Amino acid sequence: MAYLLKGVSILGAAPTDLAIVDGVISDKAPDDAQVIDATGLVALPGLVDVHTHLREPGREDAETVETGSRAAALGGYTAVCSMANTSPVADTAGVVEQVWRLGREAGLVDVQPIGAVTIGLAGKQLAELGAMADSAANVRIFSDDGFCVADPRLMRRALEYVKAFDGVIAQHAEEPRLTEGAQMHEGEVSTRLGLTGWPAVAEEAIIARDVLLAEHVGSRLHVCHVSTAGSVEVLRQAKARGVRVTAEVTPHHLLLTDELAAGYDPVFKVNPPLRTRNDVEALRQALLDGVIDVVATDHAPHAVQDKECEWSYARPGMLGLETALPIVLSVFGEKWDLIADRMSIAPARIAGLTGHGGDLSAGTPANITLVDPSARWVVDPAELASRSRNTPYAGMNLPGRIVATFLRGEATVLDGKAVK
Ligand SMILES: NC(=O)N[C@@H](CC(=O)O)C(=O)O
Ligand SMILES: [Zn+2]
Ligand SMILES: [Zn+2]
Repeated sequence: MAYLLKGVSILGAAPTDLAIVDGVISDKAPDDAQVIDATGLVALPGLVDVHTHLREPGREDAETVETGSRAAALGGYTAVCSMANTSPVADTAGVVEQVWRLGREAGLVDVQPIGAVTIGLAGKQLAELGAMADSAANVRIFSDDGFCVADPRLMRRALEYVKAFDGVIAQHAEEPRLTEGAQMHEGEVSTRLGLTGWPAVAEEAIIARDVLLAEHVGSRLHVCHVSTAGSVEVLRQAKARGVRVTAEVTPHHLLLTDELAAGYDPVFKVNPPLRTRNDVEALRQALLDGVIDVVATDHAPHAVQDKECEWSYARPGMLGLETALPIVLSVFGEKWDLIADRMSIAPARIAGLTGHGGDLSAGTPANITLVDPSARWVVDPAELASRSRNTPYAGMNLPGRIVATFLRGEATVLDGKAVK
């Protein structure tokens, strides 16, 4: 199927026509192309998420590769990197290939598996990184996300190992000895509520250590879900010294604060925890400056029984795929070049996903997101495509509707609805 997007604004530029033919962007559409009136709509390179939890294998009651892929497509994504904390853990070539195949079968986004750094995420022995890299899944990002690779010697070995194939270690920066029993950000609010705190320094200390390790061995480090002003300063200094480090921030850390814990609604429980207004401001500035490279969702679906319970028993994590672009739009406004870079171009580069994060010029793969920036919508958890309901944005009125998403020229979303 060929498409002609009539009157579309590419990254906010003056309206033009954009044709999609045989999976690539073209100057000219054939006569039988399906015409889409794109007046007032903005085309972006398909969004890329370097941090998604799809829960399959093991917790298909919370999300599957297919339901998560559909949520991603509806959120404007054409590629997602799936985290390794499944059951079994994605720590072998067999498991990463299984996830990769399920993604291909669903056919809604490119699912790029992330491999575990250590066997069973236990932090004791390196997993078979080379075999995962050589597998059909072609793994390049490795992470024990959910847990920190706390042992500095193991972290050093992992960084050294992936250097051979230009891999990257994505660290969940949390010094476990400083967060034992932690329930929320350590600060005024935690003191008032009587909940055990997760101090900012638990994140900052690991990032400081890891940038030094990455510098020492000359390897690539990626820092997951940066959440504090202090972390931004550590990253700023490391980047100024030329350390090969990249970093992500989540939409929720760009918008929400620890005050939300006051209602004890576990939908706001997440790791790292929601921080203070000062941290939120520093994260926004860091994304603008480029000290933080990308927005990543950390889409973390959880079943009802794991979320709708007492705060201290609830699992940390919140949905993100279907609301990420609207949240970023509401925080930064229509800064399309910034949005395209931080949500598509830079994430595709970090993940090594050639074919994504393009410039929408003729001849490039037609991975495209079509957004209506003027349409507003109210988040209704029941209407989300994710199998889980744990969105922190329920009832919020957000700008920006994803009208269509194209994966290599095939529509995965049309008229705001998933095609399959
Ligand atoms: N972010 C979270 O609070 N939870 C994530 C794990 C993680 O990203 O650390 C999950 O898998 O549920
Ligand atoms: Zn994490
Ligand atoms: Zn995560």
